[in-house]
Amino acid sequence: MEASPKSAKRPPLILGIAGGSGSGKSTVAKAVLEALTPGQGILLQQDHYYRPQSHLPERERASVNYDHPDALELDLMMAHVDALRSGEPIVRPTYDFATHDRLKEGLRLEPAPVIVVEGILVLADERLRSRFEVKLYVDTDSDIRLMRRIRRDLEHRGRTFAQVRQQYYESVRPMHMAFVEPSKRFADIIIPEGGQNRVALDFLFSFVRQRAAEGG
Ligand SMILES: Nc1ncnc2c1ncn2[C@@H]1O[C@H](COP(=O)(O)OP(=O)(O)O)[C@@H](O)[C@H]1O
Ligand SMILES: Nc1ccn([C@@H]2O[C@H](COP(=O)(O)O)[C@@H](O)[C@H]2O)c(=O)n1
Repeated sequence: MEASPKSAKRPPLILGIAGGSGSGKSTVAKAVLEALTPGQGILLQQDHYYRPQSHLPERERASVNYDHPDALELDLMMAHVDALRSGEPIVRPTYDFATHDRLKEGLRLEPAPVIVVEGILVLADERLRSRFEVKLYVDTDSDIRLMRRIRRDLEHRGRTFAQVRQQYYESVRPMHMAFVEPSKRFADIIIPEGGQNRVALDFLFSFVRQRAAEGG
């Protein structure tokens, strides 16, 4: 018997979250998942799709431009979004920022009614953004983002201050201006101040909870 339209399950909701480095994208993405019950949502982070740099000596890996779309394996990321959308599990690569390389073991992710895709460049590529039903941009001033980035890179990504400064001038800032900031115009919703924006987050939570309850 054919399912009635009321009982038909919707395809997963695919939510793209972009914004500059340190803007609060991961914080917003994790808050969305925490607003759901376990199993209702999964997070796909662009950061894990950086191309492995094992062919380069360690000291050369630091000078790769990681803020240009070519640094990412976007085709694999899109294939994974498509697989999850079709209800298939994936094995997501796992990236190590300290070595600029992928770990041997990936992570198996099961499909879910809500798929959150987060990263600096997820709205910059037309093929990827066309897969999102809802597109968000977390908009945070560059001085705040830079302060956060310095702290994070020193504390969690094994960098020195000199490395953070050089990378910021040579690639992070110019690529932000060339690719990330212009992608804001593709957003359906712009969230100022990300994780502290209670009003925006509460709207977002009620929307995703509704969709999760409907199956996607
Ligand atoms: N609204 C906020 N206020 C203060 N700190 C924040 C806020 N949002 C994020 N942070 C902190 O800033 C850092 C970067 O946030 P994160 O969400 O990882 O940014 P992104 O994923 O955009 O690089 C983290 O240490 C996070 O805890
Ligand atoms: N080996 C790498 C790969 C990427 N980066 C930087 O990560 C930033 C994106 O991550 P966010 O969590 O900040 O959104 C991006 O700006 C790259 O410069 C890196 O430093 N090393």
